Amino acid sequence: MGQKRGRDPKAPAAQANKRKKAVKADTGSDDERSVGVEDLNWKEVAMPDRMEDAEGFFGLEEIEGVDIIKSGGDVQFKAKTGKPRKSIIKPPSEDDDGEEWGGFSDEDSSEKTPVADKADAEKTSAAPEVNKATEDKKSKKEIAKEKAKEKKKAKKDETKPKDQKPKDSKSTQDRNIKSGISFAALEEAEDDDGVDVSAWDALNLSSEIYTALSKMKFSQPSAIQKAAIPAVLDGHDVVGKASTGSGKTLAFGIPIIEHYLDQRGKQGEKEEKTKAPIALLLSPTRELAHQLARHLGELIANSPDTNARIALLTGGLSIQKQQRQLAHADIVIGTPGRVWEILSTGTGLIRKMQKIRFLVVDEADRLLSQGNFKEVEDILGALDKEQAGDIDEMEEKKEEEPSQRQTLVFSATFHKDLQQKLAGKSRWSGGDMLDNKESMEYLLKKLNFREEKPKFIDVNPESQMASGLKEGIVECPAMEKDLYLYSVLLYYPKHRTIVFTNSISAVRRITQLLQVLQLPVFGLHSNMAQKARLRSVERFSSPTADPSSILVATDVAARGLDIKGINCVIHYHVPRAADAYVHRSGRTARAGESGKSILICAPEEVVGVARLAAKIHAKRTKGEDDDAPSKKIPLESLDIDRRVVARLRPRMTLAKRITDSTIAKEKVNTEDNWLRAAADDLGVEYDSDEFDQSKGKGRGRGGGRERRDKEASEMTKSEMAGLRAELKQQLSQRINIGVSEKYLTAGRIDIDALLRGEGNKSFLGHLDPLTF
Ligand SMILES: Nc1ncnc2c1ncn2[C@@H]1O[C@H](COP(=O)(O)OP(=O)(O)OP(=O)(O)O)[C@@H](O)[C@H]1O
Repeated sequence: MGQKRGRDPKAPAAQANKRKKAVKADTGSDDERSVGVEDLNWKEVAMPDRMEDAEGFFGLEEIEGVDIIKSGGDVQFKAKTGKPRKSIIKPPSEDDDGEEWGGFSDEDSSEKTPVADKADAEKTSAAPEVNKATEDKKSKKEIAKEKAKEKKKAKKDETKPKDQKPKDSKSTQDRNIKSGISFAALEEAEDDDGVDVSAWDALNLSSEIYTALSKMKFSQPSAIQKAAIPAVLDGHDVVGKASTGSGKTLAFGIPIIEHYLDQRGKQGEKEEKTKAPIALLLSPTRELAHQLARHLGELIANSPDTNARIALLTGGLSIQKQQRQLAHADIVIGTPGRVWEILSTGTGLIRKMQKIRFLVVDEADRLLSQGNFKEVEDILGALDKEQAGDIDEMEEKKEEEPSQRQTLVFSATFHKDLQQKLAGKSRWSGGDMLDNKESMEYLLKKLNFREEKPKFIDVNPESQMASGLKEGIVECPAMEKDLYLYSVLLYYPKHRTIVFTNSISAVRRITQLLQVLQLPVFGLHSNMAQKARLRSVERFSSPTADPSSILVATDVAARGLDIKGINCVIHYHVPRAADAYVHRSGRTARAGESGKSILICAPEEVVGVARLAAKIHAKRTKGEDDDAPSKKIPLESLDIDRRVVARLRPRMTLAKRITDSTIAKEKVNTEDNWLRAAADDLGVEYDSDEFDQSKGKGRGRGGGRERRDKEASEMTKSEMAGLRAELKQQLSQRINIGVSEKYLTAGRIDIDALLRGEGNKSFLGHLDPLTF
């Protein structure tokens, strides 16, 4: 019989002890000897692709052909009679953790990082010749050591990779496309040529990094990279503030890899057991942690002979696997909850982590302000515990070097929750954002910087918005936002667009509505299972996706998501805080590209929007001698042609009726199932008509909506089919905005162009494009 085990994150140490005990007590012949749970060759259980919420089951493993032996409190395992012992035990190779470096997904090896792939590929090819591989490794380490020594001297004279033909650039690229779980898949397949990276000269980086930058086609550093990299390399604590999509990840990532390269020789001599990670990177969300790992993984994969290993510690994935990753990691990336869960249960892990050279707090304002804060505090407290550790620890510490930890804090914004935490201790600035001084005061209080005064680098103090971003506003009646959203989407065909809403139910409804209108749309919100979330982003960002793809999302997608080729961000709901507007808009116009951010606004929302815009653009709109922000909204007003709105209304009415009915039916079914189950529990008969009648007696708020829902849910199949047929017929025609036979015959329009399908194919006739 096959055996399954769930992974109990809370008892790894106990399991390990049990295992030791079990193995020790064993004295039978080789094939009879029993083994502990950790020695079994567990196989991961594949999850069904369409399982809606499988998070609790990720990491479930099974094994076949074993008998269970219980002895007192201990559980041991033996191969079934007639089977050799080796059929159930883990292969003995020291490298058997190769599968652990799958990194980004527990169950799909195709989702590995470039780092993982690189390491795995090397392991696979080296497996039959372990000794030779070790020798090779040694010689590589020696070479690396020599390189490290000569590096500083030789840097300037080295041939820059601009002239190199990177050997494996194409294959690395291909691997990335295959292995990227989502947005990385958007990378285009490129040719083998690297780019000229001489613009990075002043940063005095190692040749490995230059090669990687060349392969990644990063011809010059961004402003934050130019300013922050030297400061970090010089050993400073750094607080970095730069607009969205400006390359903050590599601003701290490059110095970390530089340090790894520098230390590689020394680390190589150390036993794996005593090896400690060099950096801990904290991120507020799982998606961002995965993205950080991918981004740094890409840098490592493109750096010759660089095998820095990343452990990714996030929720939703196997904790034991992450614990094992951590044992060999050079760089640890994670969300605070899971990082703390692992550190606080593992033996000696905190002591190991105290040796890190870099602590990175990414998206600092969010990380230090939301639900993560307690765990962040715990982690920071544990890292700083070394001065007040127990006596044994203190003895050991005496022989070790003093802490060299640099703290690096990055974000595009510092928002009002930080302000609230400072309440009473600092001047109220009257806005959602903190000014630099207030941010620094807060960070100094919360983080134990090495230096008294960390370097505050704000590369674009005049604006937090990307320079290539255009901001616009569409005013419309509150009840017609759907119609105006649809109009804007049709105005911009072949634009990859994210539509942000303030609620999960709005994401669900708008996604369905746009689907009914036959647009290529995907939804993303936090009630979706992690796997479904990643699938949505993957489909939206895939290079083979429709270029007009739309992602409808809550603010779960507002921060950090780096999806190439997003042309437009639409705020269906006005964001609740200024920082959300900055981060949402920052999903477009990244890395020097251009993009549009459009607010769809009801008249009653305009005042709030004006306030929001004034906060964000305060510095830009202030007059030289004027302290008050300008009243003018720095957003361009976009005029949607009334004819367009009028012609789209019929199809929108049909689409809404279909969507409302579908949603109402789903709701009724869910309610019905719930009531039936409750009636079953109570042992009473459930009569839905009786229940509906008693419900109808109630008066007051919600009654109208309930009645509408009920009516919508009662639409018959044939009525629904009729609506769908009518809509289909309408969608099959272009929206005619003024072409009549008279014009056609009078030669007032270019029939050839029309027949060639030039211009916006949704419309028939001339349409003035929106002003930006
Ligand atoms: N020097 C560079 N040249 C060109 N592209 C770069 C460079 N550095 C980074 N990039 C690219 O720019 C994009 C944005 O980088 P990154 O995600 O680090 O931005 P960010 O500043 O952290 O943004 P956010 O604040 O939204 O998280 C990435 O796709 C990255 O690969």
